[in-house]
Amino acid sequence: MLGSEAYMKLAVSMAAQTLGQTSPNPSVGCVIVKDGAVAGMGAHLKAGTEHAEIHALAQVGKNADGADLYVTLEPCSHYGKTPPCAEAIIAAGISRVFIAVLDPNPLVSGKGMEILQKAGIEVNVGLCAEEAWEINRMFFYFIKHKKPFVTVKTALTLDGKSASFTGDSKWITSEEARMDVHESRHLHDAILTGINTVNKDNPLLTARLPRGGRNPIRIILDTSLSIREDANVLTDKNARTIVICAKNASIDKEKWISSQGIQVKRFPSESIHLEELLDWLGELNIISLYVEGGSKIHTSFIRGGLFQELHCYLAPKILGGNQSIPFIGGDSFERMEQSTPIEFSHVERIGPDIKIIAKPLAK
Ligand SMILES: Nc1c(/N=C/[C@@H](O)[C@H](O)[C@H](O)COP(=O)(O)O)[nH]c(=O)[nH]c1=O
Ligand SMILES: [Zn+2]
Repeated sequence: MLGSEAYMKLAVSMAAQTLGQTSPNPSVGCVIVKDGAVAGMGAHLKAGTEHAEIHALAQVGKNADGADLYVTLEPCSHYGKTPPCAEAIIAAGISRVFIAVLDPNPLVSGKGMEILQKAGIEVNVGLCAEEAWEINRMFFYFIKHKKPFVTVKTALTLDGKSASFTGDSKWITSEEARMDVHESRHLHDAILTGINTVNKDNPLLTARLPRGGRNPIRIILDTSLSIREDANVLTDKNARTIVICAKNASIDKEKWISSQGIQVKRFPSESIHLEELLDWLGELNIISLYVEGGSKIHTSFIRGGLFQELHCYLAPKILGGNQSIPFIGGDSFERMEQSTPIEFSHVERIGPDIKIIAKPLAK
């Protein structure tokens, strides 16, 4: 693989490596090439700081005249926290710009490209578009829907059980597979679980990676505020935690949780409506949500069609038992056609386990 595609793939790999740390901004990589040599490269590192193009242009300096610039997302054209990259590219004297994907935000889509073309710069769009889109799929979903991209994650025995009838689930999958889960936690802005999981497993829900990781905001669905007072998520201060309750939950318990410095969000309805919750999380600029469920939560998100990806970790174990906890509970259907259609988009081995990524299909 030579030339343009190689340079764009280099930009894509930089964007991929900064995923998780740039939220609520997209992850972007940029490479500048002059006389067949890489003369500058950069990635957006943190929301509110320089964009990828600015880092790369700073390295090239005066030598940018007549150079080619490769960037994974259309250069911005508006004055955000930093001046527009399109103007900086023109001022630097770049002669050709390769863009992997245009910005999907209707407010700016195509504007950056137009400004570059009006300044006489040759613009090519579409190089490595698929990889570039995949990297920022959660950000693009949020921009379009103003609510978080939902990933439902489950760990199951081969026969689809997530715990024994006593609730025991330690462990279903291997250390390697569970480490992969921590990668996903790092990549998501927030993680959601239910009160049964909190009171039974007392989880930390943090991203404990060898290199460190960004702890997602912990969202605990607790309709009647029955959370145990010694719960790690209330006491460990390892991550921002929000407890979600409904109309009739105890006011005293709410006051006590708030006194621990933990936010409580009370919905006015008798039960928590997930669509309303997702809209509210969108208002908090939460781009992505990792649902580590419990069976009840998984059932609500999957049956409600409220997911964009399913990460299913399958272990080489068979539990059986009619009382064992299944991945999905809820009503039993008469006909197979009432099942939730999905498509398998990725399958890989992780240690002894199998990881399946699936996406919903329209019924
Ligand atoms: N039982 C298993 C899981 N279980 C998932 C949840 O039920 C646990 O409470 C949660 O992962 C604990 O989070 P922590 O305290 O931050 O480690 N998840 C997995 O991938 N494999 C399993 O075998
Ligand atoms: Zn920019």
